[in-house]
This record gives sequence, C-alpha cells and structure tokens, in this order.
Amino acid sequence: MIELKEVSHAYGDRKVLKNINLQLTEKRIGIVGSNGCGKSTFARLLNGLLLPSQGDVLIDDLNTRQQGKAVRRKVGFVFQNPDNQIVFPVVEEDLAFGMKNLGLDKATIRERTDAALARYDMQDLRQHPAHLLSGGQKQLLAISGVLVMEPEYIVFDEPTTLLDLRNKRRIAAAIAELDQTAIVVSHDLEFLQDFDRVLVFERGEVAVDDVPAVALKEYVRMMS
Ligand SMILES: Nc1ncnc2c1ncn2[C@@H]1O[C@H](COP(=O)(O)OP(=O)(O)OP(=O)(O)O)[C@@H](O)[C@H]1O
Repeated sequence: MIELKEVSHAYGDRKVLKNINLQLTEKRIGIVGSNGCGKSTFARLLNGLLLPSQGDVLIDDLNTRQQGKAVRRKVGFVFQNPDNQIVFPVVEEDLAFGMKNLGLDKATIRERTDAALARYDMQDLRQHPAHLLSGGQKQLLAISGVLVMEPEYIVFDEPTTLLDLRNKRRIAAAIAELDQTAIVVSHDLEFLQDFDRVLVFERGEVAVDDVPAVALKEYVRMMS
C-alpha cells in the first residue's frame, strides 16, 4: 500500500501540495488536474525522487525519507518523455543498465531482456539505436526498462501525452495489462475511465477522490 500522511510540498516559499492524506490500495489509480496543480510533484513523491517538505510517504511501510533506495526498488517511474529515461545508445544496453546496477547476473539480465523485448514484440530491435525508435517504441522501451527491474508499483507521469492516437492506445493497453499497481498521471480522460479510482487535484489538494465515472464527470464540470 502507498500511504501519504499529512504531506505538503513547497518549492521555496511556493506551496504546491497541501496536507494530503491518502491510502492507495487499488490496482489502477488515475491522477488528473489542471496544469500546475501539483500532479507531477505528487508523482515524484511516490518513489522518493522528491522528498516532501512536510509529512511522510510510505510504501508498504518503507518511508521515502529514510529508505529511499528500497522504495525505488519497489516503485518504478516512467517519465512523460522517454528521451529522459533512455540513457544508452542501443536498445539491449539500455534495458541491461538498471539490472547491472542491481547486481544481477548475466543470465538473469539476458532472460529478463528477452522477456521484455518479446512482451512488446520488439525482438528485432535488440541491437537497434534507441534514438531511432519511434515515439511509441521509445515509450515501450522506457516501460520495459522499468519492468525488467520487477517493481511492485509503477508511477507514470503523462505517459501518452507526446504520442499519436495509435501509440496512445498501445501504451494504454500496455499499462492495462500490467500485473503491477499503476498510478498514472494523465490528461487523457478516456484512458482513465476504466481505472479503479481517480484523484482530481486542484491547487495542490485532492478535490475529488472517487470512481472514474464520478471523478471524471466532476473534473469536466470543474474545468468548464
Ligand atoms: N523544481 C521546481 N522548482 C520550482 N517550482 C516548481 C518545480 N517543479 C514544479 N514547480 C512548480 O510547482 C507547481 C506544480 O508543478 P507540477 O509539475 O507538480 O504540476 P502539474 O500538475 O504536474 O502540471 P502539468 O499538468 O502542467 O504537468 C507549478 O507551479 C510549477 O511551476
């Protein structure tokens, strides 16, 4: 379970998240809200990329403040722009990078790399220059790079924003198929409609917390 206890966050004297208390237990949780309302800040708190100015973020009782390394093994993070996530020039090297850092042996790295490439039908792209992949393929590679680390939770920060409709659907389907718990920040309301729970952020607070049918309708009302 992901738990936030009286979490606030400020950049300098600008408070962007205000006293958030949440327990996240559902498998698919969507986060929506207007630009600048604190969604990315919230997402970054969940795997300790960012520590809260006040309060605590707990992942299965691990506190991001003291147990950041263990938290990051449990919680993967997929950025909006895969170019920020893909660090190696060749697809298989990029997939291997995180696993090498974990100290996994060569056979395991090979096995997980094969499975990741097969999962998204990218076996032929093993030796491909990563920067020459299409936008959708890059996002699938970024997701694969997280999956090979076998996290229990994955946070996605606007994973479909830069993609065309076809690739948006491909990534949405990839996320829907995951075994892991997914927390997804998105402006794509259609994508979130079959999630288990949706949080609507407004000015750093959770304004609505409900099933998508209710939360998304309320969000549309708030935006109009
Ligand atoms: N590193 C930072 N330093 C200072 N201010 C920041 C920083 N990151 C974000 N902010 C500010 O905090 C506020 C919340 O930003 P955040 O990125 O969390 O919002 P968001 O809801 O994800 O927005 P968007 O939908 O546009 O991506 C914004 O006003 C932003 O300018």
